[in-house]
Amino acid sequence: MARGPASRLLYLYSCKNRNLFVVISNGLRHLHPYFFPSPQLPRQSRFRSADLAPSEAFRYFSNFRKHSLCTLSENEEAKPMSDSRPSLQLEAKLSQVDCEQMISDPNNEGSETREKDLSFCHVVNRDPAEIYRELKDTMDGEKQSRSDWDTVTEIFRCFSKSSWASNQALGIYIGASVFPTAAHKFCKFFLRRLKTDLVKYLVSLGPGIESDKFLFPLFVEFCADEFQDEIKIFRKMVESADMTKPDSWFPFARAMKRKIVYHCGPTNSGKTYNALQRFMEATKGVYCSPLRLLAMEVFDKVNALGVYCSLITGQEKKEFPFSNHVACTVEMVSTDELFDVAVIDEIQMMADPCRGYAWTRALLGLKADEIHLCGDPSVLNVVRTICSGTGDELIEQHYERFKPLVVEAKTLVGDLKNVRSGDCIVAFSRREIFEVKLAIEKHTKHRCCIIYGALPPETRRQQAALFNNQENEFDVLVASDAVGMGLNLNIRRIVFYNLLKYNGDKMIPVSASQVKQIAGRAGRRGSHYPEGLTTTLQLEDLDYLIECLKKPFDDVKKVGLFPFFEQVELFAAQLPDMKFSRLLEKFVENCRLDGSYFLCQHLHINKIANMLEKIQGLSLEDRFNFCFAPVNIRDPKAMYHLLKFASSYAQNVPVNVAMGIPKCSARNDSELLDLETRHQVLSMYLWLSNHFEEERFPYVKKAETMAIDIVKLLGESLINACWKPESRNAGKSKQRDEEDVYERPTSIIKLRQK
Ligand SMILES: Nc1ncnc2c1ncn2[C@@H]1O[C@H](COP(=O)(O)OP(=O)(O)OP(=O)(O)O)[C@@H](O)[C@H]1O
Ligand SMILES: [Mg+2]
Repeated sequence: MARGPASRLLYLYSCKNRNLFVVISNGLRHLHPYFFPSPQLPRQSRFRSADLAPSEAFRYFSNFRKHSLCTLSENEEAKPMSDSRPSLQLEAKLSQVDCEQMISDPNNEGSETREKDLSFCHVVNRDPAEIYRELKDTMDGEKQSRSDWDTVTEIFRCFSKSSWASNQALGIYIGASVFPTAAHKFCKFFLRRLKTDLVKYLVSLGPGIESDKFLFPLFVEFCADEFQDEIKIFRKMVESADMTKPDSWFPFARAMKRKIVYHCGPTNSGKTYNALQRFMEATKGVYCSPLRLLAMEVFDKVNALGVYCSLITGQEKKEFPFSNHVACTVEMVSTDELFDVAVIDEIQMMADPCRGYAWTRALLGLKADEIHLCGDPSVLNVVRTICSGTGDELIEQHYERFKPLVVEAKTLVGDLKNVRSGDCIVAFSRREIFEVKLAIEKHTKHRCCIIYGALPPETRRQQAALFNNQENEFDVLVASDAVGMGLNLNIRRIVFYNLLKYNGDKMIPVSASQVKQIAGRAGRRGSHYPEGLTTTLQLEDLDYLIECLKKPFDDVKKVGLFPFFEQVELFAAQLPDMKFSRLLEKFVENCRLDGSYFLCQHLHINKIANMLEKIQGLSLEDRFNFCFAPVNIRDPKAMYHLLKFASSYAQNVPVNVAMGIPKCSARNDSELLDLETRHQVLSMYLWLSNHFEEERFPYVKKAETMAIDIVKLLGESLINACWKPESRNAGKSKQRDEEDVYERPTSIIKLRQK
């Protein structure tokens, strides 16, 4: 192969059964290894995915160096090889070019440098393993001039701070925490045994990446000698945090020939309806819901149609006698049972930063002949990739909205008096929801129902039923984004009170996909208003609304994963003395993922793990399970109850609810907040009773009765609510501060208050 000026000298071979190369290049006048991943690997797994250490690479190099050079031009693409040996084809290619000739290539270098090259030629071409052995056998270093000594020490200072070297070191299982020590010892080792030719060569390169690349193979040899134990430990740790190839976690599902049907389309296009038809026809079926609420809806609907169906959520198990069908929340679906038909609703939630792993697990692990996925097109490409990996057959069914959604251009011109019957006003904080309800009921003849995420699903359903019923005065709904999924509502028009949302840190615009999902709730087929309308309260928000509705769906590249307990347990075995909360952080630092996956956020889990750290007597599995309990981590009262539950559990005493119930409905907002918290605590108790041995939670019946009573009180409270809202954290939290800062000066509420 002819070499042009831009050609590089490369050694190629594949890593053991991996889609990776190690490329050794001396195009830069010295030899250095680096990993060259195939394009589908994620950036962060570049170095970690290599299972061939540079030291091994150099051993290959030594074996092949006499006859195994080949050249690739800059733009020639390297192709992955699956064989663990250098391919025959490659070996044939590798026989043509001579090393010396390449180094002294006149096209590559100017004549001045060429002279320098020649003086250090023997260093450049030496096997690093050989150099290292020689250094190791040296007792005393050769004397160097002051300036050379200074330059070399500076070179080593740079090497020990080099992020490139630290990254590459991960490839030989020298972790980031060991690298500084290893680099420091390597420096001491080298400086005690200085060889003039090596020093001269290093000085000619100067401090920086060129020297780092020359030194790195020597460092590899040094570490292989001096840090064997550390390498072994880190290697085991990295291997036990391996989350690549998640499809291989479900061998039974892999052995099946599954048919996946993707019902793909916007909201209100009949996706779930069609999937449920197949579910009901099946002999044995499972429906996986994103919310308890939706699981309850399907449970009621399917049973009403004469198909016996059970309900399983984190909090409740309603076994319907002789039923072969089950409606469950996606987290609760069994990957052990066999089904004819499974439905996974809102499949785009695979990309949800917190809960995405539950959808991924369901898709990869469900043992069903036919799996129906319902969702928007955002994860279609990822699902295609996953199915081609698992070998499942994928059928795509595309849907259009039954009736187009119409944007009302005139908006409510900033005045809630323009609200009409059948409107749903969407606001993104609890405080605004109550403000809007208060203003509408004070200044118009309409009465408002309320729906937001912190309300129990039963209360949300009650409020939805109240709003849907045409026979009463409750003809306006005020809701948070919780309205975007699950409920069948008679909404004529969605009015966005604003299009900003607090993200836990600051106010940010609501995402286009969320705007679409919420706006799409207007005009459901079969409702009183089959034609949907949407608009904003403020004229200035209208452009953003239109922009969001016009935007095509995102093309999601990655979906969520989270380790099972067994994986965390395996990892914990490598770090036996580490606290659980720290262990999770370590797992996250060291886990490897394939290109189509990300690790779901674990802030919630960390916070609970930290809180439970001081409780003695909990096993690793107990801690892991407690961390998934449904608790609002920003609510100190709810967190306190979780701590109490865990303490009783650890002390082996029956876990008690230890909570009373108010006698009457809430008379102000803090009493309403209190009811919400009490219900969340009961819900947590029920969840724990389903996830631990039942006999340890003997007050399930009591908790259920109390939860029903609270739902009743909440329902009454919401109907009568006519107070100014308060914050759950009484004005102390950051969120509260942010919400206080945020004002809508043109809103009817503020104007009238003035
Ligand atoms: N073929 C049909 N016959 C009768 N009703 C239908 C039919 N298809 C859909 N519907 C009704 O239309 C409404 C919307 O359908 P569906 O819930 O399946 O939409 P979707 O695409 O899943 O929407 P979303 O994304 O909001 O979940 C439902 O009330 C459903 O019962
Ligand atoms: Mg649906």
